[in-house]
Amino acid sequence: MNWNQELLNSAIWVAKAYAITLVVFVAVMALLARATVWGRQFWSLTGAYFSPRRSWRPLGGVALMLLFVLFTVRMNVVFSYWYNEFYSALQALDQKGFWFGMQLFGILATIHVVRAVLSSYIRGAFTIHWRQWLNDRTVGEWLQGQSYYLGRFAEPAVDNPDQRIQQDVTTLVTTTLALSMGLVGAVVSMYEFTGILWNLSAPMTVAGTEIPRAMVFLVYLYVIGASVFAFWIGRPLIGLNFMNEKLTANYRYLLVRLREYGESIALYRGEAVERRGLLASFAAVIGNAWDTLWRTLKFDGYNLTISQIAVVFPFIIQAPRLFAGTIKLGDVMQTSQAFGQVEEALSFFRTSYDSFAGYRAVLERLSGFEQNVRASSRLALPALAEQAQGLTIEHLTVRRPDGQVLTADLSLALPAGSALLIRGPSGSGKTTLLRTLAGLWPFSDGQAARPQGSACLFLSQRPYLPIGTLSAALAYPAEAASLDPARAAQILEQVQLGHLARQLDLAQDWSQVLSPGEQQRLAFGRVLANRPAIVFLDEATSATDTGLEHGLYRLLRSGLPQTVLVSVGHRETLAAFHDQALTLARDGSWQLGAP
Ligand SMILES: Nc1ncnc2c1ncn2[C@@H]1O[C@H](COP(=O)(O)OP(=O)(O)OP(=O)(O)O)[C@@H](O)[C@H]1O
Repeated sequence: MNWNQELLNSAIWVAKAYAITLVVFVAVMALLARATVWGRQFWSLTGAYFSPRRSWRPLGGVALMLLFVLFTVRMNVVFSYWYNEFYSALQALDQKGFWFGMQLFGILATIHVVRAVLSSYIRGAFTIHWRQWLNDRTVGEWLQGQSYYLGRFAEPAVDNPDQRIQQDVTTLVTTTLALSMGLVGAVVSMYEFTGILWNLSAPMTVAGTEIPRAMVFLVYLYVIGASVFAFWIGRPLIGLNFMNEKLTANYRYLLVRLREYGESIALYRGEAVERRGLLASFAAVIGNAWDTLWRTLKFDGYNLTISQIAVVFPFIIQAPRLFAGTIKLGDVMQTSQAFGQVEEALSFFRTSYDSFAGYRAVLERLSGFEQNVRASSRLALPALAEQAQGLTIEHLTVRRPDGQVLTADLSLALPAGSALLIRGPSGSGKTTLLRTLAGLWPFSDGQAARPQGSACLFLSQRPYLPIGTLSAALAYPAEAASLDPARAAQILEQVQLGHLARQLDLAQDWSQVLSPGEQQRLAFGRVLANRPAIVFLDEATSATDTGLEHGLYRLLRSGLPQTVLVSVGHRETLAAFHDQALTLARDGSWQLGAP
């Protein structure tokens, strides 16, 4: 090798290989995106990220990474020649050659280190940007159209959406890069080192027939044969990987629930039941882990055997020629290196089978999630028109998911400032009627009109308190900054939570700190802070005593005289704060009258 010319030669090689790689890469990606199920899933999930109309940077990033892949292959080729000359110098006891080799190695190693660091940076930065985009999109879609809630009614059903967002998005990005760039590297490397091997190999006589360039054919035959068998052994890993993700997520969810409902479980002394549930869930994880272990042992054991045989293979073939003096030690070493590179490149398909199996499982899960989000946005929800004040309901029929009618053909109109009490036996559909009016119940038809957005507020029996400051919990769903601290303190005073006024800026999980009655009072404070035009209260005072309930309702009536109140409740004492009562019966009939 002419080392003086090598920089120029390498630059020309990289330029040529780059042009070919770009064309082939784009063509293969386009083909995969059309012809394979997983390619289509990938494209549907993240194709938009690569649209040049959005930004040229992702495509630029891919182009740069491909350039570095080729740069890496070229470095390996140059190193293989360096080894050849270096070992030949050693064999010839050539001191000058040895020291020249050392200097050359210093230059090559420096370039190699700079290339490796730059390449890691480019790959890492690309991963972060892509992950950020995919996460923003997935979270955005999940929140938009309230899929995070409505998803439970849509098909296909998805388990553990949190895991899909948090884990699968990252895996999708990293594995796509590892597999695609690995594939390009493997193919180019295979091509280059096959050429080197071709020049180093001699004919061989097998069973009386002379095979020219035998080593090249043998390495291909060997690895392709090995790969076919490896696919066969590794196939069950796809299903096992899929199950592993699902089962571990289920187990984690049970642990989270234990923490979340810690108090209730502790009061019930439900440890034994919880333990049984946890152990059963974990046993499923472990069962799958054993299956995976046995399968992986077979798969890895096989792969390792194949690679170990490949270590000695080139030496055995070239040794007779070395001893006969037809080739030098450097040639043997380069043969071994080139053989190793071809074997590694070909084996990419075999060893990546495991990653590819996991990759398909991730694509399967993320596209199931995407389909669920899309299906939930297509659910037939009741038509909710906007009107600035009051509530109008026309021919509204609410059903259970199994089709049983809960409320049949309901029509009513509430002007601004009026108050309706909804009552009826348990299970008659009171909460479901409120869900329907919130636009969250897909098993209904008819029309309703009410104030929308922040002008409408729903209070449930167990108010949701976000993790953060008390003032954020009070202002919710508005931003904490929108609530003046003096006003916040005044509201707390009004809802009998004056003792918490000094903790307004204290951030913690308030749902674990406040009693259910205090949480309900805080939710009433929310109504005062947000001043909605209509408020739906679903047993929102169930944890307070009747005196407090009286005070809270009076506060709403006097503080927000124009606000429409729609309450669900069982207590007789509630009647005094409402002008009308809607009584639901179990058979779907209803009655509107005096409270
Ligand atoms: N997500 C759901 N899937 C299936 N059935 C449901 C669902 N939500 C509610 N139901 C059923 O709809 C019926 C009405 O439930 P709903 O919670 O509206 O009753 P309710 O009148 O508010 O009862 P309570 O007074 O006990 O709170 C019940 O039979 C309930 O089991």
